[in-house]
Amino acid sequence: MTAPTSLTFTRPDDWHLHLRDGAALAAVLPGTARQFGRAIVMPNLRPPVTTTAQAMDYKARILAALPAGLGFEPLMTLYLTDNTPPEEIARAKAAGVVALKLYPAGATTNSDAGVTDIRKTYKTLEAMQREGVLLLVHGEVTDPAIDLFDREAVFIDQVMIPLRRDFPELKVVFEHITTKEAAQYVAEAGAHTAATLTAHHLLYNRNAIFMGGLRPHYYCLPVLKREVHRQALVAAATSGSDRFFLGTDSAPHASVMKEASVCGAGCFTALSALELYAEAFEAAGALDKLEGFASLHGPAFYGLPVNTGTVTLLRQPWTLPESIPFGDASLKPLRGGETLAWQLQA
Ligand SMILES: NC(=O)N[C@@H](CC(=O)O)C(=O)O
Ligand SMILES: [Zn+2]
Ligand SMILES: [Zn+2]
Repeated sequence: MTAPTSLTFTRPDDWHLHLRDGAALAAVLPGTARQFGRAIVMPNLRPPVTTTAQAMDYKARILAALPAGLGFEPLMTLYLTDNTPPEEIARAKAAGVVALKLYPAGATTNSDAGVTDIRKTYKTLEAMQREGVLLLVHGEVTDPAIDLFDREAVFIDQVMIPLRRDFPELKVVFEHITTKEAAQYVAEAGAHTAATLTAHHLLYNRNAIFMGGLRPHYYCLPVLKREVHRQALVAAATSGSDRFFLGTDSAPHASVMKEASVCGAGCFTALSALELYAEAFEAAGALDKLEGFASLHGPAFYGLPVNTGTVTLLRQPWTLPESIPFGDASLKPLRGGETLAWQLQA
């Protein structure tokens, strides 16, 4: 079979995205809106988006920052805390909030207000299960005694398994999975558990962080893992299972914050997300599985309609910008300055 020169498929969605706020939001939103019909917008602003009222205000700021002519729908989430009142869930549902996000306190960027002990949230999780509001999890334990590379696998035993047992009907998305343990867990966990996969975790193993010197733009959380894990993630993404779907976790940080003695966690991939996923799927000989992963499985799990319209990727080399303006600062895309094989048709 000859390699295809173009690929047209149902307009996709991004089921895990950081848009930030203010000038940063204005800088990154057009890239995402070009690529995706909708995106699940993460609530880890400073301060975090913990109430329905805050989520609605944030949504209005996103829509106000959207360039004219780009149809894009932000799907809003709330940041779960130890003190999220169960009564907030009905309000959230009525306002169109689709999910709450669990950040174990201290696990990642802007997670200081996160959950200190999941049992403190049980009344709220009960309300979510009842109302059909999803739980999205950053699946890493924060115990400093646990090796950083093991924190996701340990989270499965310490948090996911008890959570699934106690809330069997709650829909849970294990976000940005990075290990063979998580891929296997989700594959076997039944109809109410799904996972998002980033392009960078499908393309790279942890060597990428250390290629000829420390590469801060490849540092994200959960951190890139060994090759055996990357292969398991690719197998899950290309398996055709409808419980694995696209979530870029595009997480912009100004270059000065990345190229610093303490580098913030996050890879910015929004400008070339579909191109990067196509590269990963093609390398696995599975371009035919990209549409399900990018456009069909996510809506099915969230109970939302599939987008109308299509996007087209062309086999047409182009060079990703080295950096783009980001408010007063600049922002470097992952692979900035490099040539990509696929290009989204304008
Ligand atoms: N993925 C990251 O490395 N960073 C994210 C937070 C997150 O998704 O964990 C961010 O907000 O910068
Ligand atoms: Zn996360
Ligand atoms: Zn994220």
